[in-house]
Amino acid sequence: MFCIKPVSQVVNECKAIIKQKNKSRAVKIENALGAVLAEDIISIEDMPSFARSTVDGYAVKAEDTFGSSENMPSFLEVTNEILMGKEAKEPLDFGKAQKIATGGMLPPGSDAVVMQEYTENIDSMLSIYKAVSPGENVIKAGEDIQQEQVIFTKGHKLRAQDIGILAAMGITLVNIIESITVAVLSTGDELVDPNTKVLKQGQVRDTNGYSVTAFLRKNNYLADYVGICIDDYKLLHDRVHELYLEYDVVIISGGSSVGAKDVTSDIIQTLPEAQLLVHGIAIKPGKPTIIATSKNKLVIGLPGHPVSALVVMQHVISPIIASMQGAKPPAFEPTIRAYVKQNIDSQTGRTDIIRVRCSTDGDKIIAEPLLSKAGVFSSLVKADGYIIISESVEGITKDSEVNVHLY
Ligand SMILES: Nc1nc2c(c(=O)[nH]1)N[C@H]1C(S)=C(S)[C@@H](COP(=O)(O)OP(=O)(O)OC[C@H]3O[C@@H](n4cnc5c(N)ncnc54)[C@H](O)[C@@H]3O)O[C@H]1N2
Ligand code: MOO
Repeated sequence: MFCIKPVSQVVNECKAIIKQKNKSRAVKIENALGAVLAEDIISIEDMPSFARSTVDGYAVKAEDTFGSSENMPSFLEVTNEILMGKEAKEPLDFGKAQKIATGGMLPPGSDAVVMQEYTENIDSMLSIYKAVSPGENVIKAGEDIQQEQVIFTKGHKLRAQDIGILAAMGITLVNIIESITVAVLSTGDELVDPNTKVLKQGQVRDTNGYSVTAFLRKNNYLADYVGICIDDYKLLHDRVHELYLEYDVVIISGGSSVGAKDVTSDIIQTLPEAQLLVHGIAIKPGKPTIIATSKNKLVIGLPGHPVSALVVMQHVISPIIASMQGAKPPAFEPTIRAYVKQNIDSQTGRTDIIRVRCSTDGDKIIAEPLLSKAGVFSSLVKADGYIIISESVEGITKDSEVNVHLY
């Protein structure tokens, strides 16, 4: 029988109990997208390592340009052209300018660059029609990153721009925490392979095996869909014990409720040192969820309804696996503000996840609730995102402004 716990309590208790994966390995940065760093990354040099121009134009001493205007230009002599990729060795004297391209190195003595558009260069005589201030159109050495600066800390999940800055810093190998491996097993006598062209009455094609595996892969876990097992105690017991040996996390979809054939909970409890952490969460949809540990492994019994399975994955299981992976929790969830199109009922003491479809009305975003049963999968497919109605709130009234979490 269920012993219902609030979502936040479940997530916090599980995070506290489940041990982080501590195996790390070095990978090339081109293979590190989405990986979680096992080390702090500290810069070994300034970036840029020399002062650079941010525009095409002329390197000058700013004070030589003071007071310049269309009507009263300053006149400087162009003495040199700085070549890209070469050191600017020739110092800049008062009254002089050196031609420079975007990204070129500023010569010693120069502190600003005048954009080419505000100049005219005839026979080495440069007319300047706009004054620049010191530092204008220049990135100073170390302005982007300074030597010894901590760029990322352990637990950071690498994004595309992070891979780029590592390359810019000359850091081409990083230590990452090995990815969590997950097996996704579907259970149910009614389930058949999606390749089944014609369904017999009572049969349904396995949906969760595919959607849950895809969700995990999108989050950079090494997830394998391992097929369907019928609701037979012995067969399911043996399969779960096999998968337990091979994977960090075993997800069993279906059989988490209280029906006579819902044996998932009993089987999970036969695993070595099994500890049942949760059977029943105050969330709709997704109440009959099971979370257990067995030694350092995590074993999940997901509710069978396809919407419930994915909602629970996203809202409950994902933060727990992320913590197991050693990833730092995000400081905030990216959301958009929207106005709800109609009243939504909910019950206090329970978190409700309401799928919504978004549209615009002028500069307002309107969130239309897709209120359907958990068995209606298309509600999730039509949804752009979801609203969370927390345990302490009793419903949302039409036209209220809410946060929508986007899929
Ligand atoms: N007496 C009670 N009955 C139920 C309760 C309850 O509290 N008391 N909770 C209901 C809720 S809520 C849910 S959710 C389901 C969860 O049940 P199970 O986890 O045991 O799942 P099944 O019974 O195996 O399946 C439910 C439903 O989903 C379909 N299903 C299952 N797996 C898949 C799959 N991989 N792909 C596609 N569809 C799947 C299955 O055919 C059933 O229609 O329990 C309620 N009952
Ligand atoms: O988890 Mo059940 O999905 O509330 O329908």
